[in-house]
Amino acid sequence: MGDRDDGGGRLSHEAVWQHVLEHIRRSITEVEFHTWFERIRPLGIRDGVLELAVPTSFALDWIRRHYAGLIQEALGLLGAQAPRFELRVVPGVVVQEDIFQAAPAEAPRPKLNPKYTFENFVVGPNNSMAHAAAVAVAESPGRAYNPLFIYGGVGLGKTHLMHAVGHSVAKRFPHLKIEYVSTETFTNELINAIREDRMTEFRERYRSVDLLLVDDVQFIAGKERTQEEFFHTFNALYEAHKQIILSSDRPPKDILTLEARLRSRFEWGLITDIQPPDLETRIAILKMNAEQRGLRIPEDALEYIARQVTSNIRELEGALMRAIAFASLNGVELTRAVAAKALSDIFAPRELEADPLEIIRKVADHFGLKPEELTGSGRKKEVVLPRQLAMYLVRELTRASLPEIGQLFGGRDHTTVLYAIQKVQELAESDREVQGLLRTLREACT
Ligand SMILES: Nc1ncnc2c1ncn2[C@@H]1O[C@H](COP(=O)(O)OP(=O)(O)OP(=O)(O)O)[C@@H](O)[C@H]1O
Repeated sequence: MGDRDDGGGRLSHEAVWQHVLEHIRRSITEVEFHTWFERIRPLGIRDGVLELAVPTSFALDWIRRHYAGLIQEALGLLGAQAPRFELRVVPGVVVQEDIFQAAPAEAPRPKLNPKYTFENFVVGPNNSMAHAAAVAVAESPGRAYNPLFIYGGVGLGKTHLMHAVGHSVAKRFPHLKIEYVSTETFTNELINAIREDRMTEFRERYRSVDLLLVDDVQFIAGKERTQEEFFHTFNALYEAHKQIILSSDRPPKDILTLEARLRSRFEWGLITDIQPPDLETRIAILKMNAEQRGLRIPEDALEYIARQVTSNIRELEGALMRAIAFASLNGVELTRAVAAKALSDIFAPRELEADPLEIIRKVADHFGLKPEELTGSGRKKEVVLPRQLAMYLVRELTRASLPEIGQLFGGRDHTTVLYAIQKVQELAESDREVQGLLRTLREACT
């Protein structure tokens, strides 16, 4: 990947830079970060050296003198052999929007994130209800379900779905007024409005919208004045048949110190949840992510990453970015082994704990065979595929080398093992039944 000049290469140096920025953001003050790092742009990676554009020679000098160690440290964390970077003055460098999307700004109003659309939302069994409800609301705001209350754990796509409704409504009904607000912002604005005697303006703002999206409404718990004000906003909108969507990390009944009248209103419409995604959905999310970045990453590498992060899609995407950055910086293709290396200091290599004999037993059990049949020399059709699957899983879930696997399977040659693994890989790419089979067996073996 490294310094290729195609879409993949271009985006992978951005992945490296994003990783560096995350590290730096944790290490310096917000003011420093904004002053010095917001306007740096990654240009590429050449021979393992990350090239960065800065806007002025003053910035170049300052960054070199004060932050070189920090940048190198971040690159080192990515496993760069000799962590190096170069600064170059490029006047008027343009900041990549997505790199700084998480940067805390001086409270500009949160806008809809352009990436959070229905098209970019992978639907799986964990979120299909919430997705369907969101689509219905987007098609006829104020009439399908009102309010729509979406709850679920951290990083599972609640905000994404809300914004998707916002985008869709904005496209279908351009005349409608849409407001997205976090409960925290709503509360802060309320406090300021009270302090500055601007309550009429505040009310007018929220009560004149057609679609109100309120994120993290659990934070309203215990805030009496905010609850009071929100109660009236809710009523005004609801009575005018305006759509309200609320997100929370828990259902209304579990939001303690929520006034009963507000809780019952939250329950008037539809309450729907988002659960953690299953493996297949996680892989699909990673695949979409990689495609959007113009990268082609082998399925088994994506699957490896998907198996490490099970309950937070934000972290799942972070793991993918880290793996992309690691591969790019070290000038290697992102294979499963490279992904494992990139993530090894974050995630304990869980799958390496499986016992090869246990895998053989589980696979044999699944097919109603004896373990000796899998390790034996029989070439009956009913045995061949299970044996190949077992070899594949031993390779994937343990540290065993090809010759060692050959030994386990009755002293076969390592090329036979390699053939079996490649065969399963091919089948898994084209045959959904084999994909399902592998998933089931994997679950059973780990
Ligand atoms: N089904 C999905 N398909 C594609 N991407 C998803 C999906 N679900 C979540 N994501 C992505 O995961 C990340 C986290 O999602 P989001 O911010 O919506 O989570 P959240 O539930 O609102 O989290 P929090 O509880 O922290 O507010 C985002 O980048 C989002 O695009």
